[in-house]
Amino acid sequence: MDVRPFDALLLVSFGGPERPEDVVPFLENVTAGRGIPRERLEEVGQHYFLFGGRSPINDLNRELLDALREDFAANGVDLPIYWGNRNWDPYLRDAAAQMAADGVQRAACFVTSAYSSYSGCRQYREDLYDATTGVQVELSRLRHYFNHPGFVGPFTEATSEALATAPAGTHVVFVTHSIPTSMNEASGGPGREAYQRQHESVAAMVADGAGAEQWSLAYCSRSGSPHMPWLEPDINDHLRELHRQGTESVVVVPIGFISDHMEVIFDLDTEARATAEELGLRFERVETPGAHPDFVAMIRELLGERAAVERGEPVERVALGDIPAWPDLCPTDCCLNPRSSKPTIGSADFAIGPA
Ligand SMILES: CC1=C(CCC(=O)O)c2cc3nc(cc4[nH]c(cc5[nH]c(cc1n2)c(C)c5CCC(=O)O)c(CCC(=O)O)c4C)C(CCC(=O)O)=C3C
Ligand SMILES: [Fe+2]
Repeated sequence: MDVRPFDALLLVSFGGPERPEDVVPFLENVTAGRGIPRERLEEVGQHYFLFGGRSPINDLNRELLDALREDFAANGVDLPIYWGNRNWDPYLRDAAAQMAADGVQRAACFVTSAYSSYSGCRQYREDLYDATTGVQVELSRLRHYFNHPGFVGPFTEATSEALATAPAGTHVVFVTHSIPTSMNEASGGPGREAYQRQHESVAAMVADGAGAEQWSLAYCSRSGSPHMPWLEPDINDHLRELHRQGTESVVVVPIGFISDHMEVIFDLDTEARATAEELGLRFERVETPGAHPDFVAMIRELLGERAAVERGEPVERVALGDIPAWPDLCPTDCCLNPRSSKPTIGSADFAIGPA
């Protein structure tokens, strides 16, 4: 596979604490200037302490890096892979400095967030701009992949498997991270609500592919001030409502997340499972893509696709469902956040489809 003009791949992620002493400084990094109430931070700190002060996210990224290096080797892609996080060591700015020191000139960036939102799109593009100030390396963010078969496929496969052994009448609950409704409004551009639309599209595709008879979309991990509206229903309220309507069994599909990090192991496997047990609901959570070979191959394919675009060659962009493949560059007004007016990488002056 021809990867020119890229001479590196950068894995871009959120980061997480690895020791109890890391938890508070990590939370301070995440919430700097974000207006999260103190009580919420103390509560989230407890989630991390429950797991020994160690988030699974960095180890999951190490597994993904190993799988990517194997996949590249098996497919004759000779490209170094770097890793940098927004909120914890290894930090993005250190990765950028290391690339520059190693003589890397153009790196393609794969972000571990599949959908459009300030948190998953623009904030990473701000971080990538920031990481290269004073550093001689050009960064290109690979497109959002929520509708790529390498992302939708593993969820469909895992949901089919779960439904094969689940009792008749099982309800499939798709789950993603809640965000403020104002952040959803701004996703993809003012009024476009790309975050919610993308999730509805993925949920419908997975439900259809797995033969789910009853399904819905719910949200987890609500934060912020209780006065600010966030996307609903919350998974726990939703399980209560489903139970009230007579549902006896649920299969939970965390389509908002690429791997089993803290939101999945605490908010779903611990908290939502406890709610289900209290109600007497059968509860099964299906796996996230993690280091699934199709997901890993997708990263290589996105890299090859973008490299061809940069060389000026025609490409065929794979995308499933009713939303076209997301463009390589985001519109200038994509995923704006009124609290931030930082410069970003990866945007151009155009609009995406009708709002
Ligand atoms: C859309 C979205 C994703 C999915 C896309 C993606 O994967 O990127 C995501 C992922 C993650 N979020 C994570 C952790 C946290 N997120 C927080 C806070 C927030 N997340 C938000 C949104 C998202 N977050 C928002 C709108 C806030 C409020 C503050 C703000 O407006 O920015 C807080 C502060 C405490 C709290 O407020 O809950 C923490 C600790 C971890 C690491 C997990 C681990 O350690 O294993 C991961 C992967
Ligand atoms: Fe988050």
